[in-house]
Parts: sequence; C-alpha cells; structure tokens
Amino acid sequence: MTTILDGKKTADALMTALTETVTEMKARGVTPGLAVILVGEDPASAIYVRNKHRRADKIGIRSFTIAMPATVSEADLLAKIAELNDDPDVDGILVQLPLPAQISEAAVLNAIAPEKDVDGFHPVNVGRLWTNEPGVVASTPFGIMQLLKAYQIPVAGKNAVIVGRSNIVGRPLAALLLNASATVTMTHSQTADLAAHTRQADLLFVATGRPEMITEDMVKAGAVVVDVGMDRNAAGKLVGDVNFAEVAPRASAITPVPGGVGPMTIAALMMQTVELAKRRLNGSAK
Ligand SMILES: NC(=O)C1=CN([C@@H]2O[C@H](COP(=O)(O)OP(=O)(O)OC[C@H]3O[C@@H](n4cnc5c(N)ncnc54)[C@H](OP(=O)(O)O)[C@@H]3O)[C@@H](O)[C@H]2O)C=CC1
Ligand SMILES: Nc1nc(=O)c2c([nH]1)NC[C@@H]1CN(c3ccc(C(=O)N[C@@H](CCC(=O)O)C(=O)O)cc3)C=[N+]21
Repeated sequence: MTTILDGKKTADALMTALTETVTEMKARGVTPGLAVILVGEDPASAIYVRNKHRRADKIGIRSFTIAMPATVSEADLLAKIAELNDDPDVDGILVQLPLPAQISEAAVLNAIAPEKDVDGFHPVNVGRLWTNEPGVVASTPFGIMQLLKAYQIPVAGKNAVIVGRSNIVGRPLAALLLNASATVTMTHSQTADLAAHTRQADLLFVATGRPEMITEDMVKAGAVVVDVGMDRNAAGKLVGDVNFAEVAPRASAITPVPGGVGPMTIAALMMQTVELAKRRLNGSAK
C-alpha cells in the first residue's frame, strides 16, 4: 500500500498549534505581520499569494500584498523594500519570484533586511543554512522537511536525489537534507542519464516545472516521492512534475498535487513569520 503524504491535513494540524501561539502573542501586544510583494502576474505566484492570505487570516497573522506592475523599475521596488524594512509592524517580507527581466533578483534579495527575510533567500541566511546554523529557511524545502517528519520518514543515511537546482527549491532542500545526514545528489537539465540517478533514490524530490516528466521507469520500487511541481498539462489541468498514476503504485509514499507540498509551503511560511515576530516579544528587535 502506498502512503499518500497528505500535505493539507499535516498543514492544518501544524496551523492549529500555531494559532494558539499567535493568540498568546496578540494578548501580549504583538501581531505577526507579513508583507508580500507581487510584481506582474506569474500564475504559480498568484495561487501562492491567494492561499497565503487565506491562511494568515485564519490564524491571526496580519498579511498584505503590495502589487506592482510588471513594468515597475528596480529603483521603485528597492524603495518599497526599504520602507518595509523600516516598518515596525512588518516582521516578514517576501518578494514573489520570478521577477521581470529589468529587475535584478540578486539586488532585490540583498535589499531585504536579513532579519525580515522570511523566505531565507538573503545571502546571509543562505550562508547560515549551508553552515548548518539556525536561521530562516526557504518555505518550500522547510515545509517538505516538516512533511517527512510528520510521517516519520527516516532521512539519515538515505540516498536523496533532487531534480532541479533552483534557489527557491532545489538548492536549499539539498542543504536541509545534508544537514539531516542524507546522501544528496543534485540533478538538473544538463545531467547525463537522469533516470540512472533517480533510480538510486530512496527519497526522490522533483522541482522542474515539467509536467509529469517523472515516469515509472525512473523510480526505484519503494521510494518516497515528493513532487513540488505546480504545472498545467496539455488539457490545462493542474498536475505535478511526477506522473502520479504511473509512479504512485511503485512508491512507498508520495505527495499528491494539489494537496501535497503546496499547503506545507504555506504552513512553513506562517511558522517562520511567527518565529520572526517572536523577537519583538523579547524586546530585542527594533
Ligand atoms: N508547491 C510549492 O510550494 C512550489 C512549487 N513550485 C513549482 O515547482 C516547479 C519548479 O519550480 P522552480 O524550482 O522555481 O523552477 P525553476 O524553473 O527555477 O528551476 C527548474 C529546475 O529544473 C531543472 N530542469 C528543467 N527541466 C529539466 C529536465 N528535463 N530534467 C532535469 N532537470 C530539469 C532546471 O535545470 P537547469 O538549472 O539546468 O535549467 C532547473 O534547475 C514549478 O512547477 C513551480 O511552479 C515552485 C516553488 C514552490
Ligand atoms: N519568493 C517566493 N517564494 C515562494 O515560495 C514562491 C515564489 N516566490 N513564487 C512562486 C512559487 C510557487 N509557490 C507555491 C506555494 C504554494 C502553492 C499552493 O498553495 N498550492 C496548493 C493549492 C493549489 C490550488 O489552489 O490550485 C496545493 O498544491 O494544494 C502553490 C505555489 C511558492 N513559490
């Protein structure tokens, strides 16, 4: 029997616990605040932004979106970030990626104050992650680790194979898995014989944006398969990067799309926003 790794159910349980924490914080005068900057219109970002605010409202986090047109200048975006860096009611700042071509992603991520960088994309936080120091970690990989933990899936000593090396998923996930003592292989579009690598995986993580590209023949029997993809297939239906119908019977456990990694990403973001806001309670920040 294949276990379905139910991200929605797991996220709901984590959020119930978090609501209590937020309620206590509010009683002490601190409402966690999350600012989201959305530039232009990326469909995956649109889903993410909508679900984030829905979840934040439910647990009592104050969240708002600053929408900017796709034509916005880098200077205007940086000015907005500076304003949020200085706003004492904002604990976490998140800039939706990807950004339009005229804007340097590096310049934007460098501009976010590291102590408000709820996505963990600032080089200081990336450095902390890779040196295994405590800090904020990108929400999607953090959510994935929480999901594995909830299902008590062992990581230490396992062969973990990641397909995709983006800054928002593949790379930070590699660091977290390494910190958890997995043996980690990173693959990408230039990997020779991808299937030879994926077939070695006890734990297979896929984040490519290529609809249903992972097929049965690429997966070891009994593997745990985590599908990060949020893609549209030819018929316009939301699917993952894994061909679920083929792969699920072969896997010991697998995430569905939707209802897998997506809700865990949101939960992770909420957890980390609350962590950042806790510093206000201790009086150490601002
Ligand atoms: N549910 C969630 O929480 C989230 C979902 N997503 C979804 O995950 C997917 C990936 O997102 P993201 O990481 O931002 O994507 P990017 O486009 O930034 O990166 C994709 C990666 O996949 C690699 N890749 C592409 N095609 C292949 C291939 N045929 N074989 C092997 N590797 C390949 C690329 O290789 P190379 O580097 O060589 O180009 C690249 O490293 C998307 O569907 C996105 O919508 C993303 C973030 C969060
Ligand atoms: N700075 C930044 N950080 C990100 O983490 C980031 C980003 N930019 N840009 C876009 C991608 C995409 N992403 C999603 C997260 C959750 C769902 C999600 O909630 N999915 C649900 C709902 C699906 C639906 O409602 O159709 C699910 O899978 O069940 C989707 C997509 C985060 N990303």
